[in-house]
Amino acid sequence: MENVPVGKVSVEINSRYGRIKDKFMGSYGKKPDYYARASGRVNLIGEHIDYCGYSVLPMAIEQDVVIAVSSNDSGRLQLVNTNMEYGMFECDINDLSINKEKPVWHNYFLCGLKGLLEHCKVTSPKGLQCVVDGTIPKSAGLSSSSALVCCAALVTMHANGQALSKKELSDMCAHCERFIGTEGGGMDQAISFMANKGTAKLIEFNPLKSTDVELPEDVVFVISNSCVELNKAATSHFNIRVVECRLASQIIAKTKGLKWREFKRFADVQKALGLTLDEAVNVVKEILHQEPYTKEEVCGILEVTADELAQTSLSANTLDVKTFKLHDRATHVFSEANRVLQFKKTCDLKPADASVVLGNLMKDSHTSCRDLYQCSCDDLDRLVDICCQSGALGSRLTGAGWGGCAVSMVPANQVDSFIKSVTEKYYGKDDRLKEKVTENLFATQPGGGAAIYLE
Ligand SMILES: Nc1ncnc2c1ncn2[C@@H]1O[C@H](COP(=O)(O)OP(=O)(O)OP(=O)(O)O)[C@@H](O)[C@H]1O
Ligand SMILES: CC(=O)N[C@@H]1[C@@H](O)[C@@H](O)[C@@H](CO)O[C@@H]1O
Repeated sequence: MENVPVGKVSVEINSRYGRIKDKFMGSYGKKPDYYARASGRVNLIGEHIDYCGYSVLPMAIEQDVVIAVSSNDSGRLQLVNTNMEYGMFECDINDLSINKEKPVWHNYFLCGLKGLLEHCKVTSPKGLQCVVDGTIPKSAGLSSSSALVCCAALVTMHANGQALSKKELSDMCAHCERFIGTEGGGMDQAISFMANKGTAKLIEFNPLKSTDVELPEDVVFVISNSCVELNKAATSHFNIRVVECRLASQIIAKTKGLKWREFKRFADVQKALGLTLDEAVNVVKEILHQEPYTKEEVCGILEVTADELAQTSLSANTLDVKTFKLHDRATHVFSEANRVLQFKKTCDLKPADASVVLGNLMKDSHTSCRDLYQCSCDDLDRLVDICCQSGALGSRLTGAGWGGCAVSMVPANQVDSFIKSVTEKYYGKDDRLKEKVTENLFATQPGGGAAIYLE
């Protein structure tokens, strides 16, 4: 099994690492021992289906989190961020408390730190002095939080002389990010560790597996940020969707005579019933009604009290939710899982019209996210429309949604005109956005995964 690579970095040549080193020396009065990096990602297709057990198709991006580190025997954790928005933090490394109510940035570091220490049963952890530097826009669907969690786990692993494989780190980080409350799948952590420069990946779960996906050569993927931010851990939007999927799985399982308490994910129910994804969409039509379900109705179907439902199916921040939309969420998940398989097949078979087919799959994915999963927002929908009008073959929201970025597939020879048009039509119309086009609208290539660097 492959481990995270350890390479060399020259702070004279790489000016960003040079600046991080300067900040480290200014903060702690010495040089860092090493640097760790973990990348953000853009998901090309397969939204909100990883936590239902289905495969997704992301690629890592160049933007990342880099942490400069020095370890010691002080028993303290000290964190400094190069971005003044994120304040300094210090605590006893043997007494870590993660605040779910108010997800201040250092809590994401603590998720990775605590996850690694528990996983490796480290009883006397090394003290850490760190400088954190991130270039992934936050709450924009490009996985800034997971990059920080993964990087913190990597820092802790290296400092404590542990050696986990990329796969083990991915699984571990997918679980430890849940300390902060969001019940995500494992896409972000898997691609952050398993990415290889130059290729997108099909990520499959249970067991975790990544397969290279060769994208058409005549297209470029362009990311555009709607600049609407939503923090997943600070709101219940994300977990409500996770819970709706769980409840729909359990109701389908119960109606079909399965032991419903043993099921939490659509993929497991589909497998137990021996259905294709198309058949699963028909089962949804047969069993679930389109109107929202009240909590009382769900309890009645599953024959449980509200307290029991809280135990079997809800998360801490969804206990007070009164209605659940099950039909549309389930239809989205099964059809989106199908689109991922079609996307991968098209990349493999390379038909003459491959990029048109892929573009249409991306458009259908956005429509489903917008209308069935309801995880978009007006500005993001407007941006996706502008991208399609500006020459994209396909465009869709990427990441958790409710704001953040769109990813567009653009013919390689039209990237300049695409960027000009989106600049005018989306960013140019808003004085707040005009100045920030370069950091919010950019072409991207599949980037590499997490690494440790020594000088
Ligand atoms: N450079 C950074 N330094 C410190 N904390 C950061 C940094 N980048 C992101 N974060 C933390 O991650 C939070 C954003 O997490 P959130 O889950 O909302 O978005 P995301 O991971 O970028 O999006 P998505 O999961 O949709 O891809 C920020 O509010 C901040 O607390
Ligand atoms: C860390 C986390 O919760 N990540 C989730 C990811 O797992 C996936 O569900 C995505 C939507 O497709 O939304 C977030 O990025």
